This record gives sequence, structure tokens and C-alpha cells, in this order.
Amino acid sequence: MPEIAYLGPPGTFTEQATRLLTADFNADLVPCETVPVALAAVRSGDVLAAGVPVENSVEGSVPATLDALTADDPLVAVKEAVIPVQFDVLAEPGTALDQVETIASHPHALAQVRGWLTENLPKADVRAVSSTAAAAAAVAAGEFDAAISAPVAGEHYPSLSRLATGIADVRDAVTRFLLVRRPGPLPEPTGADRTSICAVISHEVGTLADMLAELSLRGINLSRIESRPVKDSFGHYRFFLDFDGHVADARIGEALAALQRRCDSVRFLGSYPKADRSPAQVRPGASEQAFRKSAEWLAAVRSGRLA
Ligand SMILES: O=C(O)C(=O)Cc1ccccc1
Repeated sequence: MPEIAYLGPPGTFTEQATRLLTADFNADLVPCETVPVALAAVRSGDVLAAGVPVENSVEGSVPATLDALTADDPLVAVKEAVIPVQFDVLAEPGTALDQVETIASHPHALAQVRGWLTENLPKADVRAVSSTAAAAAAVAAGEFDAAISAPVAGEHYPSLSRLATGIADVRDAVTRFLLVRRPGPLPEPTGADRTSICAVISHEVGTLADMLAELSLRGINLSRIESRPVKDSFGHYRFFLDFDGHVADARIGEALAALQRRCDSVRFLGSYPKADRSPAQVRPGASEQAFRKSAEWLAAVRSGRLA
């Protein structure tokens, strides 16, 4: 049975998402302590793929994932899932809210309950740990008084009880997760796909605008742009871009080829079906048929068949 890594321990949001991402095949899920560890297991071939959190509707991107995706050998996303994120507070039974002196969770969870913490536990010592379920495990081990966890974590730590529920500052928050594997055959285009890349551009006037123009000229809908420092030289950034379409689509292929010529480097991070299956809006002149006709016309001009 293929082994699939995820940010563990059991009871994380990532476990829930990875179950969804692997629902169409029998997979053995392997918990890892961090996203970089999960991705290292994919790169080394210890596991087939990994489920990783990439972006949250309230807090934005998950920097650890973006950095780990580009820090080493290429990896590509083959599937995405979007799941709702709600948070509970777990503690030893009998703990009252005003007895909580230390409370732990994943940084992304802490960022989404800031208002609740300020209102309900203004004096508590707030600790960031590797995941929401790791926080619950640490509470069960007596390291902290309370954990901010996924509602499912309660099932994994039955010795803990729910001190509060539904504490997110923004209701209906969602997180997007990717199933990531070593490069190989790409998922077939579906007409409702997303392509992800990471580009490094030179530090000159207009290079970012030029890069975006390659997309807009071809009617490509950009759904996310994010920058992360290159790290070894101050003021230089990697740009993470998501846009509608599949690398097999003519407009996407041409745009990627243009970016490859224009940027210092381009890393392809995958073309995969969008979780919401919303079809790409293709404007007139950017359809597959339009690209085919223009290629035929050019071939005819070059061969002397058209004056
Ligand atoms: O810690 C977890 O449960 C995770 O899967 C990471 C995370 C944390 C908060 C929101 C979404 C994902």
C-alpha cells in the first residue's frame, strides 16, 4: 500500500485533508513532525507523496511549506483540497478557563484565534508548537494547560475535555492543502485546473510587471501571488504564483515558456484540478482552438504557403 506522509501527529487538520486527498486509493498515512520532514520523506523516496497545508483564507500562506517546496529537489503538486478550519480548546477535565496559564497551538491556529485569546485568556502564556495535534498531545503529557486544536483532535486524545469550542475569530475560514510528489506524469487537464510556479526575477525596474504581463497578455487568471525572501541575499525574493489552467493548455504552456526566458529561474510546482472544480474562464483569442489556428497560420506563412 502506498505510504503518504502528513504533518502529524494524528488529529491535525492536515491529516483530515490528506485523507480527503487520498480518498480514491488505499493509502497508509505516515505522520511527520514538520512539513519539511514530510517533504524530505517524499524526496528520499521513503513515501510516495505528502499532504501539506499551503494557504489559509484568514492567515495567508504557510511559509514553512513554501520554503520547503523550493528548498531542495523539485516536487510537484498533483491534487488540492480545501477544508473548513474551526478550533476547540482542549484541557484536562476539571480545568476552568481562568486556571489556564499556558496554551499551545500551531502558529496558524494561534493567528486565527487572537481575538478570542485577548478576550478570554489575556494573561496566558501562548506557545507555538509544530501542529494543533502536537499541542493536544503536549497537554495530555502535562506540558501545557490547554491546546487549541482541530475538533477531531478530541477523538485522538480522549483523556482531554473540551473547554471551549468554535473559537475562531473569523467564521467559515478554510485552508488549502496540496498532495505533493516527485516529478512524474502530470494529472490530465480537466478544464478546471490550477498551475503553481515559483519564479525568481532580477532586481530591476519593471521585472515583476513584465512577468505578470506574460500572464495577462494570454488571458490567464492569476489566483495568488506571494513572495518569500530568497534568504541568502537581502532584498531578493521568490514569487509563488497560482493561476487558472493546466500546463498542457496552449496559453499556459506559452506563458511558462515566456517566463522561463524572462526570469532568472522558474520552478514548475504542478498543474492539478482545482478543489472547487470551477472551470477556467478563457477569454476570446486565448482558447485552445485560437492557439491552434494561429500556429497553423504561422506555419503556413513560414513555409511560403501564405503571402
Ligand atoms: O496543525 C495542524 O493541525 C495543521 O494541520 C496545520 C494547520 C494549522 C492551522 C490551520 C490549518 C492548518
